[in-house]
Amino acid sequence: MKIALIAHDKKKEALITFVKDNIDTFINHGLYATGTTGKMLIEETGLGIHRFKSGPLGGDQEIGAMVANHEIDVIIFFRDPLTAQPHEPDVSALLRLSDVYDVPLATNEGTAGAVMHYINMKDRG
Ligand SMILES: O=C(CO)COP(=O)(O)O
Repeated sequence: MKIALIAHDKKKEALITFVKDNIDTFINHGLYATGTTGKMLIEETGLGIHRFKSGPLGGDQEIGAMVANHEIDVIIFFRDPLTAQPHEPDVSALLRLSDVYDVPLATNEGTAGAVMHYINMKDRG
């Protein structure tokens, strides 16, 4: 599967922990991330991850373009619901495209845990 990983700044540590906790699954999939999230994940986990631009500089839109081209299967996007984002329209656009193309998108750790079960189930065939 092709999995996109994104986290707003205050959620990056939580995403890193989540990825480390599920590294046996993530290592078997194609991974994509926005710029800073990807940089931190690569440094902290050693996983191979394709990095796009930073979110505020267009990274969410680049991942949205992949969704529109059927090139992303799952999005894990730890959003910060308490901090205004300068690129909120881009964030909304990505959420919208995930609905247009019916791509599972987890915006918090609870849903991401459920999505991992889904991925592991698919992996088992
Ligand atoms: O802002 C983001 C998502 O909206 C994430 O971007 P970075 O991974 O570059 O911080």
